Amino acid sequence: MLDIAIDRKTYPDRAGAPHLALAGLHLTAAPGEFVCVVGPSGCGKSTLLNVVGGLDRDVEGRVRLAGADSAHDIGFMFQEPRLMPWLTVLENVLLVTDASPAARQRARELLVAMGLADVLDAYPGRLSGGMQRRVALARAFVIEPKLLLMDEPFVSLDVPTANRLRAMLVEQWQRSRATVLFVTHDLREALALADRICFLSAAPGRVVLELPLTLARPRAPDGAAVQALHAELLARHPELLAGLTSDPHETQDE
Ligand SMILES: Nc1ncnc2c1ncn2[C@@H]1O[C@H](COP(=O)(O)OP(=O)(O)OP(=O)(O)O)[C@@H](O)[C@H]1O
Repeated sequence: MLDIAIDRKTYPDRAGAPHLALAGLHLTAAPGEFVCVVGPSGCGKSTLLNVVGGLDRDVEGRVRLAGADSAHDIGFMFQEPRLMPWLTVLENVLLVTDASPAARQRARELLVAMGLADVLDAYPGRLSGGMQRRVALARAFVIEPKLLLMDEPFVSLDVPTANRLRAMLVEQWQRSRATVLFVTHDLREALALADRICFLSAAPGRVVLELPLTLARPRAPDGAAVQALHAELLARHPELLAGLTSDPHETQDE
């Protein structure tokens, strides 16, 4: 369903010379598959999502998304929740919809499912960091995306808050059956979420290893099954883990 082949993606460096961010990157995802992209800082993960999402078209290569008619089929969630401070929680979610009665209904249902029923009319400034991410998660799903692009969406949250958000994400993903491309440099997070992990090399990024996962869900990043797999991977592929953060650097309180 999703077929990515990026031959070259460059940025101009300070002197204006091309700086290679991605090269020879091939990646596919089946409909409804949850794919995590893991790689060291600066290997091109955000660049990849920007290219796949059509936010950056200055690239040599192609991205095919079968069955998607428009940008409305692609949902995004970034490191920052990116909520409009002058809009209420409900209005922030409706912003990406046609605001039809059906969309309003869906937005409310998603926000209720995320435990936000009491703050539908509140402004984001009143909400904790974890609650703001839940609004962003509802906004990502409200358009019923065929493809969901997630760029370290749970970074800098405390561990229980991040785990709760991951569980909400998996629940919504299982309902929607969207294809997910989830970027992280936290291997335990990837092991807890993915159907398949694609490891990128250091810059310029390309896929150097694909790891299908068959662990039953739900999986906790600090659960025994994930820990065992993490240890096994560490032993088998120490080179891949150089530069990766395996402990979540989670600081913000719910
Ligand atoms: N707008 C830009 N202009 C110039 N260089 C850029 C730009 N955006 C990214 N780069 C460079 O491209 C490379 C890939 O960056 P990118 O942000 O995609 O990596 P990343 O894997 O997402 O990093 P991180 O994990 O630290 O967020 C890096 O060398 C970065 O410095």
